[in-house]
This record gives sequence, C-alpha cells and structure tokens, in this order.
Amino acid sequence: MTAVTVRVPAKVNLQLAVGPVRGDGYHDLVNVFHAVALFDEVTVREARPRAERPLVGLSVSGDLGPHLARVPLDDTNLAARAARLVARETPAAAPVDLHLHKRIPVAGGMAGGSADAAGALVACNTFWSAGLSQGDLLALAAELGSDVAFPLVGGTAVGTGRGEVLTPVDSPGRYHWVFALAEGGLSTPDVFAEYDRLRPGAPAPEGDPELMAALAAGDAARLGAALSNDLEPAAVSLRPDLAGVLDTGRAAGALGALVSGSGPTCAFLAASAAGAVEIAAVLDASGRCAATVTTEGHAGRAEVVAPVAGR
Ligand SMILES: C[C@@](CO)(OP(=O)(O)O)[C@H](O)COP(=O)(O)OP(=O)(O)OC[C@H]1O[C@@H](n2ccc(N)nc2=O)[C@H](O)[C@@H]1O
Ligand SMILES: Nc1ncnc2c1ncn2[C@@H]1O[C@H](COP(=O)(O)OP(=O)(O)O)[C@@H](O)[C@H]1O
Repeated sequence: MTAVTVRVPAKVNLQLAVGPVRGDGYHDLVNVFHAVALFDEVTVREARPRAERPLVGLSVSGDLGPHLARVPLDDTNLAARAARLVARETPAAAPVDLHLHKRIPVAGGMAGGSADAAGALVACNTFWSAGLSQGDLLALAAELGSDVAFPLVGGTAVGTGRGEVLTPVDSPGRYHWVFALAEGGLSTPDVFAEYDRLRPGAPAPEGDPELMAALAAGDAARLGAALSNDLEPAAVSLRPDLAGVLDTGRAAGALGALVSGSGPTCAFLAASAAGAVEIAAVLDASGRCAATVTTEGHAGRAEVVAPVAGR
C-alpha cells in the first residue's frame, strides 16, 4: 500500500451540560455529539527519501486562509501525536508523511484537531496493518483528548465522563445546518475557566429527555427548541460579538441556534436545505461573521476513502 486517505467529520454539540471542575482539572459532561458533513482528509504515505526521515513528517493544506497558519506543524500536532501512538503499538512501523487537508475551522469548537487525530489513528492503523481493533483505537483516542473518540463513532452519540465514554444515539433525522465561522478562535481551557468563574458550584450534568425525544422522532423543530450549551455564556463573555451572530441567525428563521462547543463558531438548525441557504445569506450580508458553511448532519464516522495498493 502506498497511501491511505481517511475522511473525518466535524462535530457540533446538540447538548453540552457541564458539571463542576474535577480534581484532575477536567469537567464531567453530558455531551451530545453530532457529526456534520464538513470533512478534513488525512493522508498517510511512505515518507519521501530525505536526509533525515522523522517517524512522522507533517504537512497541511486547505482553504482556511489565516486559520491554516494556526495549525501546529511540530510534535504538538494532534494528528502527528496520534500517528506516533499507533507506531508505539506497531514496532515495525516505517516512517510516514502525514498530510492534513483541512476544511474544519481551527480552534472553532468543531473539533478539527480531534478529527485529524481520529483520522490519523484510522489511516495509520490501515497503512501499517497494525491490526488495532475499534476498542484499541477508542482507548488511544482517549489518551489524546476528550473529543478524539467521537469521530471514530460518528453519527450522533452521547459522551459522558469528560466526553470520551460514548453511547451511540439512533436518530432517523437528516438535519440542515448553517455554521457561522469567526475571525480568530477561542481556547477551550479558557472557555472552561470562564465557565467556572461565571458558574461556581455548578450541579452535576444531566441529559435532556426532550432533546433525546426530538432526536428519536427526527423532529427538527423540536430539536431546534431543545439545543443547549452550558459553555455558551462563557464563550459569549469572552467574545461578546457572538450574541449578535446568534440573534441574526435566529431572526433569519433558524429553528435553533447555539455556540458550537467552546466556540466561537455558531451553529443554526434550519427547516430545509433552502432555509439553510437563506439563513447563510442573511449572516453573510450582516458582516457579523467571517464566513458561513451550509451542510447536513448527521454524517458518518472516520472512514478510509482512498487506499492505494501496490508499490
Ligand atoms: C468543549 C468541547 C465539547 O465537545 O469541544 P471543543 O469546543 O474544544 O471542540 C470538548 O469538551 C473539548 O474537548 P477537547 O478539545 O478534546 O479537550 P481536551 O484536549 O481533552 O482538554 C483540553 C482542556 O479543556 C478542558 N476540558 C476539556 C474537556 C472536559 N471534559 N473538561 C475540561 O475542563 C480542560 O481545561 C483541558 O485541559
Ligand atoms: N491537527 C490540528 N488541527 C488544528 N488544530 C490543532 C491540530 N493539532 C493541534 N492543534 C491545536 O489545537 C487547538 C484547538 O484546535 P481545534 O481542535 O481545531 O479546535 P477546538 O478544540 O475548538 O474544536 C488549535 O488552536 C491548535 O493549536
């Protein structure tokens, strides 16, 4: 095999209930992940011959403008870390070049780095014929971050613990989404710290039965009304301009609106594909966001799209 490409989805959180800070610095969550059809692609190929061949070489491309420069190309890149974890389990692993083609905004609350890490786990497992099971990959994902396991499962799933313990949700609905992308990003730890400041003594997180009923029924209007994110006040406190973005999308007819994860991307649920295009047009014309993306959910999990056989 000379190359493997894995396509891996972004996420939005349909519910994000956040408990008090734990002894280890994390927060217990009830995190309803929903994969959307906005994909990064992770390609692994045999490393080009060069003077010094690191185990994992890294390059990045994409149309994200200035966002792309904020993707680290050193050992801290989550996808490179993921590749090295697979190599740890695969003594015969030969050096590879890892390429990330990014469409998911960076530090946008849509788990782009986590998606790349999940994609790298799947791609390296395939490329090196490492033989790791889905359970093995989920365990490695949890070592990398709270959000890395979800793209290995895809669809819609409830995350508990710090978000890494996943229970898939059966949902027949096909939902139409608009994402309003922001200039700049928000740091996830900063948003959790602002949450602790705004809400000392938060209660233990609880799932929302109304949201689960809306998902089971595939009822977009009901789902829109049930969307919730405990981190939203913290994200808006750090980025007050997001309040205007949310109001603009709501006034344009969104069934529901919320900050995605720790933000600053804002997500809007539309009644139809045409409705999503209209909401996006209003957001674009408002000048309140950097760009918009319309797409659908839920999307599938990380999957190999282009294995290239032979040498
Ligand atoms: C908020 C969420 C919602 O899905 O997503 P993003 O907005 O980042 O996409 C996640 O919980 C982010 O998960 P992830 O980005 O993987 O975070 P991690 O690397 O595990 O942790 C980074 C930091 O975030 C905080 N953190 C993260 C998860 C959690 N359950 N409690 C926390 O307090 C901690 O300060 C931690 O040091
Ligand atoms: N492959 C990657 N893509 C994007 N960011 C990455 C990656 N690896 C590490 N990072 C770092 O992770 C931070 C969070 O990025 P990202 O996962 O895109 O956002 P979020 O956690 O808000 O969903 C970035 O600011 C960047 O420094």
